[in-house]
Amino acid sequence: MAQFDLQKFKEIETPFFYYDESLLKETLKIIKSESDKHQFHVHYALKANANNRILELVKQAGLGADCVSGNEVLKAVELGFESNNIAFAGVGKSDKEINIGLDYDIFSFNCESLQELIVINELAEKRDKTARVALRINPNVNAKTHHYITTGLEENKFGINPWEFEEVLKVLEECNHIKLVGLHFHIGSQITDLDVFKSLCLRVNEIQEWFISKQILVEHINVGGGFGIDYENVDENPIADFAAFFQLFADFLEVKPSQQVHFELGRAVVAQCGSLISRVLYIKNGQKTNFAILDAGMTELIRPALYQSYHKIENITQAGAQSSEKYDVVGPICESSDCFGKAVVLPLTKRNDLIAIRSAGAYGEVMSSAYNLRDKAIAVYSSDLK
Ligand SMILES: Cc1ncc(COP(=O)(O)O)c(C=O)c1O
Ligand SMILES: N[C@@H](CCCC[NH3+])C(=O)O
Repeated sequence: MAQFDLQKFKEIETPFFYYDESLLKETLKIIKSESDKHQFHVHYALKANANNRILELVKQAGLGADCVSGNEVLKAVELGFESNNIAFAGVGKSDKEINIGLDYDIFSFNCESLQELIVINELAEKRDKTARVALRINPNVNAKTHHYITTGLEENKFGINPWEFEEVLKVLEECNHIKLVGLHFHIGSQITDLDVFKSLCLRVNEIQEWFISKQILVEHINVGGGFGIDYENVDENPIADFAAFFQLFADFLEVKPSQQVHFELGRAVVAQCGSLISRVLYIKNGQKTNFAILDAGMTELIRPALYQSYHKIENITQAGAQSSEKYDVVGPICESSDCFGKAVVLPLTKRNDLIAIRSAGAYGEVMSSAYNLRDKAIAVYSSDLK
């Protein structure tokens, strides 16, 4: 079990997100050193956690930003990310959002359709600018992850399909306000099987060869994010194996001289540094099971309800206690899917015990909602508790 400062936690109103900044800094240091070995460029995907204090540490570590909305672009700029280090993906960018990217001359619009190319070109022309564009390509590679977070299959809405390439090139010839700078791929999230990334590399190589056969050699290849974390063994594996991850791309991606390789990592950067800390409100004995009813719910962490995801649950008040019980750990929200785990083995648990739901640093706070008119859970940082 992680070292939580129980005495300090007891004084804080629950539920709250707790961020271990030392772990985040250590993770960032490893990402930077392992990617630098291969001269790879890493952008942090703000969608995973757009908390200012987290972003500040990410920026200090020298990562760029990967954004998926106009507001994320504005946030990245506001927090001091260089605009030439900001990528902007998204299957449905509005005109307003495209104009934000144009105003800041961002590194690249990762363009997801032929139709979007035409709109970017028109809007750039109106501003007398040239937009830097990477084509987001749907490579039809199976990410072998939950189907809700798979993005690179033909049936998914993301990216441009290979059968559209000829037409894209024709359209690009007419687009005088677009500079084609890259090819972009992102096949899904929480990918733990490195072989999947090998398949991606081989597919990218084929696609790049097609473009080269048409005399198009782009400045950069962006292979997206998606690297998964160990939700089960949080304390044993707090930092994903970035050395193996980047090495795989170095081994299998055919990079042409002068070409840059970019990544967009979200979850693997921030997931393990965050925990959702909650208090037990009631222990209720049901017909078949005991319920531990928490003051946190799907409004703070929707992943279990949305993807049936596993998050490790710990009773930090009773850590080390001998006797144990099984509980369905649930939230207070008026939905039966508001459940963090079924038949979870915990020490004998009582009202007011503090519960940590681990690996909540990614897609936790950012996906929270005010459903049932809930208050927003605050964020607490390790350095503030010293
Ligand atoms: C285009 C794009 N880039 C990067 C990411 C970050 O993914 P992850 O948090 O899995 O690294 C996502 C989310 O899946 C995405 O859609
Ligand atoms: N929100 C998802 C990941 C989606 C990533 C964005 N394309 C999760 O919690 O796992």
